Formats: sequence, structure tokens, C-alpha cells
Amino acid sequence: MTAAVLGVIGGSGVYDLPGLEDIREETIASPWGEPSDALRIGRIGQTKVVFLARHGRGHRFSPTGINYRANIDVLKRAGVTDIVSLSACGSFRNELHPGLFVLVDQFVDRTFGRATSFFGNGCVAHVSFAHPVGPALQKRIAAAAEAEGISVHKGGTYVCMEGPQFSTLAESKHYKAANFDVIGMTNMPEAKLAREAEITYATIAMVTDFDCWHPSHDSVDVASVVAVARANAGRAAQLVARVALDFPAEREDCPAGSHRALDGAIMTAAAHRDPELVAKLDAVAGRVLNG
Ligand SMILES: CSC[C@H]1O[C@H](OP(=O)(O)O)[C@H](O)[C@@H]1O
Ligand SMILES: Nc1ncnc2[nH]cnc12
Repeated sequence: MTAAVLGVIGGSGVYDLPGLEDIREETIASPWGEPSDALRIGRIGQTKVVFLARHGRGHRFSPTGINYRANIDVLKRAGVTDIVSLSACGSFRNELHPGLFVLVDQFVDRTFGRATSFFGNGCVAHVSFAHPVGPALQKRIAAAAEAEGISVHKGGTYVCMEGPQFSTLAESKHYKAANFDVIGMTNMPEAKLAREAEITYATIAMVTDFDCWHPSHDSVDVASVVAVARANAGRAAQLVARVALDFPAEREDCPAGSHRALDGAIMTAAAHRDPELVAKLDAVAGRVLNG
């Protein structure tokens, strides 16, 4: 049995987690470099919860500058089995209005300046990623929202852009025409790396703006994103607390297979693996490399 540990990654405007108790800060070293911040490890009810501020306290890291591999690696080292990502996003649909939480279930990756895998030459792996969000974890978030009277929209596609500039009008119209629902700058490669690390991942995409396609709303700017994100932070913490209070003690199997994503995924023959890379994969892939 594996004990369930809930990881929470806080995005723009979410730099701590009210409700977390018995907190201790831990700086965990990672062979992948510096994570965004120290982990805050505590509990909500009986559930161990590990919080990480994605951009670091004081918002020190840009979407491109975040070391996503180190972040996921230290969460894995802390025993995290499931990640709830709290992320500000723009919306491409009238009904997904600022203030609404969207439980996205798909991602489109338009980033180009980031390390997107723990694997590579010397240890090649290909994980399944058709269903990037853990359906059982997403159901738990939806149930928690219902219990707390917080309205959420279930399902949607989050397109991840490189940034840091917001989209042009042509890009915004293009994403809308492509039927994408929301846009942000951080969930890729975060979700990909979580899958490689066999951590179940789900996002609460908190709508802060209508990007720039909407004829009767101003184009997005940081001030409005931050104002809405701050106004949402309390409800996000309430939602996460309910998820934690109702969380199982043991890790559940993920219907999308995230708990065993590395089964059969590593292509490189044992005799041909790069020992240096294999050493760096001790936390992320230890189950299959040493097991
Ligand atoms: C502050 S506006 C753009 C910024 O907000 C979102 O951050 P996060 O996903 O960490 O909540 C977006 O992805 C950009 O990084
Ligand atoms: N419109 C937008 N585009 C990209 N990232 C965002 N984060 C919040 N709003 C956003």
C-alpha cells in the first residue's frame, strides 16, 4: 500500500495555503536543480498535504523560468501521490466567466522554451498521456466543490502558451476558433512531468479574464488577473481543504494509469543506460529502475 499524500501547487496570487496545520518547511535538494521554493508540509484533517508556490514566494519565477522538473522531483521526494494545481487562466467562452473554477481535462502544449521530460538520451521513455488529468482526482474535486457550494465547470481544454507576454488578438481568436476553453502559461510541462513521475495531476483553472478576444471586455492585464486571483484565493483554499478532508488514506489507482505510468515505458536497454541520468531519476523512476 502507498499512503496518499496530496500536493498543492499554488499559482499566481496563491503563495500559501490557509487551513494547512502543523506546518514545517522543508528544503529538499533535487538533482534537477532549484525548485521554486521550500515545501510547506502539514496536514488538513488526517491527510498529509504538501504545498509549493509555483512562482516562489514574492513571485520570483516567470512561467519560462520555473524549474518544473525540480518542482515535480521534490514533490515526489516528499511522497506526493496526487497534485492539485491552482492556476489562473484566461477564458475563450462567455459562460466561463471570471471567478469561475474550471476543472479542465485536456491540455494543448504551445510552449517551446522549457525542459519537458525527465528522460532523454541514455534513458529514453515514452509515457501514455491521452488523458493527462486523473479522472478520480477530478471527481473528488468536483464532489468537494458541490459539498462546499462552490460552482465549477467540469471539463475543458487548457492551452498553455509560452508567454510571458499575453496573446495577440489573432492568437486569441485562433485559440477560440480551435475550441480551446482556457489559456495559461504554466500547466505544461508541469502535467507531463507529473505523469512521468507517476503522480496523478488535476487542475483547478481559475478564470481571471477573457484574454483579448471579447468585444465587450478589456484586454487582459496583470492588474486584473491579480485582483481576481486574490479574490478567488479563499475559495480555492476552501475547496482544497474539502478535497483533503475527504481524501483516502491509501493511494487510489488512477483510471488514466498515472500511478503506473512508467510500466513498460522505458525503451533503453539496461546495459545501455547512462548511469548519471539513471542516478538523477532515483525519485521519479525509482519504482521501475530499482524495483
Ligand atoms: C499573472 S498573469 C499570468 C500568469 O498567471 C498564470 O499563472 P499560474 O498558472 O501560475 O496561476 C499564468 O499561467 C501566468 O503564469
Ligand atoms: N489571458 C491569459 N493568458 C495567459 N495566461 C493567463 N493567466 C491568466 N490569464 C491569462
